[in-house]
Amino acid sequence: MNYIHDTIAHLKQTSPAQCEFYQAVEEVLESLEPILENSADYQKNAIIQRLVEPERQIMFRVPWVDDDGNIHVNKGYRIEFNSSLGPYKGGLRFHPSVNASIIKFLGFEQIFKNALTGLPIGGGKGGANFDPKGRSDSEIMRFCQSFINELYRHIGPTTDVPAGDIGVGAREIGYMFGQYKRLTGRYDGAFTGKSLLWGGSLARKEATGYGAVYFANYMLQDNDDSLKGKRCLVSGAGNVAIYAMEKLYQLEATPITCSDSSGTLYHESGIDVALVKKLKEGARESLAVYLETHSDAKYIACADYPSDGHAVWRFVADAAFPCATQNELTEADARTLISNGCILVCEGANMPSTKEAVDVLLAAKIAYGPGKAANAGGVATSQLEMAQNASMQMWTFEEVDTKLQQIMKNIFDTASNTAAEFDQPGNLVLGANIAAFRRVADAMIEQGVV
Ligand SMILES: NC(=O)C1=CN([C@@H]2O[C@H](COP(=O)(O)OP(=O)(O)OC[C@H]3O[C@@H](n4cnc5c(N)ncnc54)[C@H](O)[C@@H]3O)[C@@H](O)[C@H]2O)C=CC1
Ligand SMILES: O=C(O)CCC(=O)C(=O)O
Repeated sequence: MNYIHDTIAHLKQTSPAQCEFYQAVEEVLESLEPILENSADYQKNAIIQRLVEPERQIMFRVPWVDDDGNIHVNKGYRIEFNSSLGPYKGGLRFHPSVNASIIKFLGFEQIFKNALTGLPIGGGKGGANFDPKGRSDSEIMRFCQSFINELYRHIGPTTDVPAGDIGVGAREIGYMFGQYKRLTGRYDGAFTGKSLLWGGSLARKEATGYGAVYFANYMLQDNDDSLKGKRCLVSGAGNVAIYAMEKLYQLEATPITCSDSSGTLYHESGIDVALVKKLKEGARESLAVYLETHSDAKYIACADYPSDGHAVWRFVADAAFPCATQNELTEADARTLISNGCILVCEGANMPSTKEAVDVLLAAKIAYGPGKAANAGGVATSQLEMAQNASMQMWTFEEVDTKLQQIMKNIFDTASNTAAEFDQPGNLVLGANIAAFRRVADAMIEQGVV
């Protein structure tokens, strides 16, 4: 275990104050113990030391003008973490909490997630500490254009292909692509998550949420069970949460909660997903407005959350789908879920469970699908979008969805078989980390010290 301590100590010295990044690295390194112990090759090639240092970190100024003529300056980032398996691939996050630590943890996770898909994509991530909340369409457009005024020179269909994440959806991708096209004179697949009118893929919008629910069902089927009839807790009310809830209904399960940054919605008879979609994808309103249509639902404002966790996880249910943000499910939440009889936690978000929560879930031996495996359907479908762009084709929704289901099944089987190979059956954290690491590390060795 010395290498974990040494690596984290080195990171603390060379990349100070990046606690989310250390958390992501530590989780992966802990899983790798059984494989690193027996491989002189990985040690001789300094794979860990090379893996934790991004190939390139781009940080830049994003100046923009608001509707009243005031000038603002934000920080922009793109971390090109690892290209051993293909062009850097990963989303852009616009949220006031964005900093180097957040983007590095996301980029690091993306390396392994992308490896698990079995597709030729490397890992990267980017974003800005910009708060889109309350901004007009014109302000969003000017911000996106300014962001691309710098980023355009670093991206392209065979180098680095950004997509959406928190605060970045089809509207923002449209404005960024428009500016990329204007600056480069190229009409190519430098972004995914594009509009269906001009190069997007059917089922990309749905893919992360649908994929996480497929993954959950594969976990349950492995125990001769399924999602049918299960009551489910979902957090978030954005892209991932909405399509996770939609797929849960299609598989005859019932989502009874969702949440946004102001509070948690609980609807005993089941969340009205069409209404949430209308509120969030259309008018961009608070979930509190839901009560105007459904007076039997409850809305718990953030100020009334338990001090040691999140309101969502305190409701009694069979399964939990964290789909909002990192570290949103605490140790206390994990304990509550288990004592309330929850048998499955499947992560739509990236690193939504704290390290202590993960330890509780693994110790309880419930079905636990870590984010880098369970939410890989989004980036996998982005790669399908790249394949369609490169071949100038557009596949049907059914074709893309069938491929997505197959990819999620392969990821589940790979993680599950690898966990069994290392004598920890059911531990998908260990299985996913080792399987992904082997693919990336072996590619790095074959490509030499670069
Ligand atoms: N969009 C995608 O294809 C993928 C997204 N993810 C992850 O899924 C999660 C959700 O992303 P999206 O649904 O795309 O974003 P989104 O912007 O569409 O929705 C995010 C949701 O989470 C809530 N949220 C965000 N930050 C919060 C905070 N600090 N506290 C409480 N609530 C907060 C927002 O209110 C919103 O309801 C993120 O962790 C993201 O990294 C993972 C894989 C792919
Ligand atoms: O579709 C993509 O390229 C990015 C998806 C993403 O950001 C993620 O998997 O966290």
